[in-house]
Amino acid sequence: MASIPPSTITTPTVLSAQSQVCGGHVGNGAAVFPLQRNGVEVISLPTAVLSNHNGYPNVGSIPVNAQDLRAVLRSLGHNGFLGRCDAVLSGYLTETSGPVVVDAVQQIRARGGAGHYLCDPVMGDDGRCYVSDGVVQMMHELVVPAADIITPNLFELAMLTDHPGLATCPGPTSRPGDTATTSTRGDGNSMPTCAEVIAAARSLMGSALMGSARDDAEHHAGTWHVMSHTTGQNPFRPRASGATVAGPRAVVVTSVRTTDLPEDQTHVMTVTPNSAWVCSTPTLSRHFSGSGDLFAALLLAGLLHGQQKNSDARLSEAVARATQQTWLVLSATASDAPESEEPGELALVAHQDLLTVQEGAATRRLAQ
Ligand SMILES: Nc1ncnc2c1ncn2[C@@H]1O[C@H](COP(=O)(O)OP(=O)(O)O)[C@@H](O)[C@H]1O
Ligand SMILES: Cc1ncc(COP(=O)(O)O)c(C=O)c1O
Repeated sequence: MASIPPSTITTPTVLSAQSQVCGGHVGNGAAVFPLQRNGVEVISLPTAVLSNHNGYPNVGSIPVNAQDLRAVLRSLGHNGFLGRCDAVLSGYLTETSGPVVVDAVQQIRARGGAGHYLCDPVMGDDGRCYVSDGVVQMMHELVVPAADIITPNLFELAMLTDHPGLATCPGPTSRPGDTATTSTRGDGNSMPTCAEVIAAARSLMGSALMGSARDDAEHHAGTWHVMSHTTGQNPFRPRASGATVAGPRAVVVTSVRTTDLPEDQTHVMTVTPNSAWVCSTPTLSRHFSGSGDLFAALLLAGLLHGQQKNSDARLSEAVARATQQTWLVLSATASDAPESEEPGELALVAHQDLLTVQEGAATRRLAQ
């Protein structure tokens, strides 16, 4: 089979490594279609294969092992797919799939691809941890340090940082597919201040924080500008071959609750080495599995298509838009079946027009 010729069109390509469900919309089932609907080509890599999300009474699964995943990636590499990747998106990872995905990021970077990596460190929510100790450790030591941007919810940020003021995680309870139990230490109800969330997010930034002056506007502006396929030139400063970035350059914290933000709204806080913003929407009374996966996919699409030259402006615009689009889809889904007791699925197909709305939710710059 012939390799794919280099792209001459402005459609960016993303490798999306997430769980795959046969029915419903979590993991790649919540990310692939929204990416495609926003003009992004997707190579989807299953980190787990399940019948449906873990809110249902029955969950069937097909095992995914590291050897097969590596073989799939090898073939994708040989056939030219990986060489076209502008970014990698990851969601639910296992101890098996995590190292393979990080290797793929490094390979894409080493091949001269942009290799930007947005990681949603899926580990738990609301005081419940649903991955093993090994996954928590892997996220902490391997995956998050390799990412450019991460999108933890507040509980996951607490798990990654153990920062004073944030609720902490007790360790493993169960995996997706099992019923998660409530943690004994973090109750999901203790609330930090905005300053504590910002400090926790920055504690993950490592060398990105140290190098913030050097790395600022223009380099970051280039970071998400997909020009390489159209001009044949790489506008980004190249990374050292195989190098691991010691910490993300931006942390986008979802479902933030703090003592100093309005209680009746849902907040997304974006933290970079130099700035912090909060973006707020009304809180809906229903929860839908896959909301975080949808948000991360829409954020990545917004970053890849962003036109702002300044990196902070591009990030805040993409976050505001993704927050708005996610809220519109959740709200429309809730209106379809307001009283439903069923686990529920995001109505991505029925409300696909909302996935491309161009407005943004109200954004406020924080003092820090
Ligand atoms: N009940 C809700 N009301 C309003 N917005 C919501 C609600 N649930 C999720 N969202 C939106 O989706 C984003 C991601 O959802 P979240 O539950 O934090 O992700 P995860 O699934 O990773 O825990 C939130 O920051 C918020 O913008
Ligand atoms: C199998 C499975 N179930 C449920 C979820 C939960 O999604 P969320 O955290 O968005 O509710 C995920 C997330 O990837 C998943 O892979």
